[in-house]
Amino acid sequence: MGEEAHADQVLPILDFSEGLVLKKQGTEEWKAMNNKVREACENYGCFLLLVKDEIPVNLREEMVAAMKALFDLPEETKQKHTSPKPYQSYEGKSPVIPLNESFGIDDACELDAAQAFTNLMWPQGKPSFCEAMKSMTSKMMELNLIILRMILESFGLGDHYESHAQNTTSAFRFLKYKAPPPSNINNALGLVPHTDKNTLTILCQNDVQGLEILTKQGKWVEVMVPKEAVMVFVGDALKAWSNGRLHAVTHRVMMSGDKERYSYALFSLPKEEVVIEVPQEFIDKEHPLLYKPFNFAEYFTYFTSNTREDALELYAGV
Ligand SMILES: O=C(O)CCC(=O)C(=O)O
Ligand SMILES: [Fe+2]
Repeated sequence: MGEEAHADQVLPILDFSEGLVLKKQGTEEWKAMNNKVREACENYGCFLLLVKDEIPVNLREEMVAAMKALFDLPEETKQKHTSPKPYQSYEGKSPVIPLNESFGIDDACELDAAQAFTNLMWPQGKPSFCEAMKSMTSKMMELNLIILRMILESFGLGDHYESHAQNTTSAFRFLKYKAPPPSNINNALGLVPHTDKNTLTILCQNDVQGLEILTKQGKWVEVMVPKEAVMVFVGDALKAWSNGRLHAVTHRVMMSGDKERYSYALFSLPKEEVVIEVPQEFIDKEHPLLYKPFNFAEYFTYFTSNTREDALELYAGV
């Protein structure tokens, strides 16, 4: 593996077990956890989170079974899922990442989003898929907002939470990665290196590993995601709002072995009209302003037109 290493030695694994997060807000235990979450986001831009109480294992299993049925649909059915917005259609067979197929779904937590998507894919109905998607997206969104609240409280900016939450919408993505061909059985590119552009991402996967992160020291490391854990990523929108205090980590997927990887992600992001502006509390002598106020939707359009990895600095850097 040369320069690469396993990230499980370095990446924090946090545990919200026994309903810590839901039941103990405001306690010393809750405050200590907030600090751990913030520190992980500052130092790594991501962390592993054990969620056996928040997202039951049987729901995760149902979700993967539902996704297998989705990706097994005929190509012409999958291609019915289209959108003028980038990353919101069915995509597959890209020459750059031929192992990858994905579906993006806008406003995934709206009441009828799961129903509308299910109806498009299975006009005759598929209640098991619809139910799994509905409960999973709402649990992932709830978790996403809890983590946002924890980060804000840890910075002493808890009073910003309500307006953040009101200004937040979501997108969802289903991803499948085929096993690499025998000619390229080790380390075939599954997903290109990128930072997430949104606020916070919660990523779940089946038991096929492949996720890698680029550390601040410039080393690619594999992340071994435990069965009951999800990955949490800071995106560009939150990095910018925090005046660069939080890190948005570059990550990619590399496929090896003979099994298919399934993953799904819930992205929280600012609503279309929202302008991201660094709060005064983040600006001082040691932390001069790094980002001009910018509209998130315009930034996203800018990124999709050039896909440069330094898009945030180019677009909004002071
Ligand atoms: O499939 C994965 O594990 C990574 C997905 C991802 O990084 C993304 O969709 O932004
Ligand atoms: Fe990502």
